Amino acid sequence: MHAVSSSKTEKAQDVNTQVQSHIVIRDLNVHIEGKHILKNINLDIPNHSVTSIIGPSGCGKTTLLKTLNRLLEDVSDVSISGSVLVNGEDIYAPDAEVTHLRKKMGLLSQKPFPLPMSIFDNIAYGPKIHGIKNKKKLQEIVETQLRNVGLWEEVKDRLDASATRLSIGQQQRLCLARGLAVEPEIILGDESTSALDPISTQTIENLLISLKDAYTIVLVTHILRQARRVSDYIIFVYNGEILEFGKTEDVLLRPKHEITRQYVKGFIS
Ligand SMILES: Nc1ncnc2c1ncn2[C@@H]1O[C@H](COP(=O)(O)OP(=O)(O)OP(=O)(O)O)[C@@H](O)[C@H]1O
Repeated sequence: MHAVSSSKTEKAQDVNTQVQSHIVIRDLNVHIEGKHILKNINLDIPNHSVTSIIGPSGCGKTTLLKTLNRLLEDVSDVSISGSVLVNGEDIYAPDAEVTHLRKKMGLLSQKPFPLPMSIFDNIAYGPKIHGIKNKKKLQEIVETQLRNVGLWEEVKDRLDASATRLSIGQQQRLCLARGLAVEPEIILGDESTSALDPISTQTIENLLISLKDAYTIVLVTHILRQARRVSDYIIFVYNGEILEFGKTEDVLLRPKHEITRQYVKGFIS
């Protein structure tokens, strides 16, 4: 796994040569309104696996997730230094193209936000924006992605119906399908099951697990049981720093730090 250091000289190191890093973060610091929110972050996020970001409320989990697709720039009075490399490309380089890099990343937010259009158009929207005009091709994409998220059988007879008429759980699967339709490499999830009932939560969790062979998945979750169920790796953030990063069973069962141990045992929330 990856050792993480807050020192500029001791970079995060990949001690497991079998694991390939998809996202590499170096010396990342984020200030919002003058407050030091993320502190000297060095991380190697592995390819084709699920990595969960956990930690107490307000520690910086969502901020860290947002740095991965440059969503933080929408926040006013923010300063970001350091680098985030996706497949070796620095997404904060002056010539980096935000639309291009966001296409690589599907974001599943806390609540589903289907576009106010039909089920079909929700999925076809992204591919159309990226230049796919052929109707047959669009139909294929819609069917494939709805099948991918287990929605096809439920909606195939009402593709023209408004997406907002689906249940919340179905809407979240639709949003996942919409993200997948632009063929991202990375799926980011920000507490993406928090608005869902237990059955829909389980469906989304199973989907994420099944997708990890094809995608690198990074999730923010405050539910430890969920982190245990879905993650291969866990990042424990505390007060803007990465206190621990490792395989799920190591972080949860054999934490190196006392603070991680207290968090895992439920003494800190
Ligand atoms: N847009 C913003 N403006 C001002 N402060 C912000 C903004 N976004 C985040 N922060 C601050 O950054 C810190 C980290 O916030 P963040 O949302 O990343 O935490 P979190 O670990 O995801 O919390 P939670 O589990 O409660 O969602 C908090 O102190 C928060 O107030």
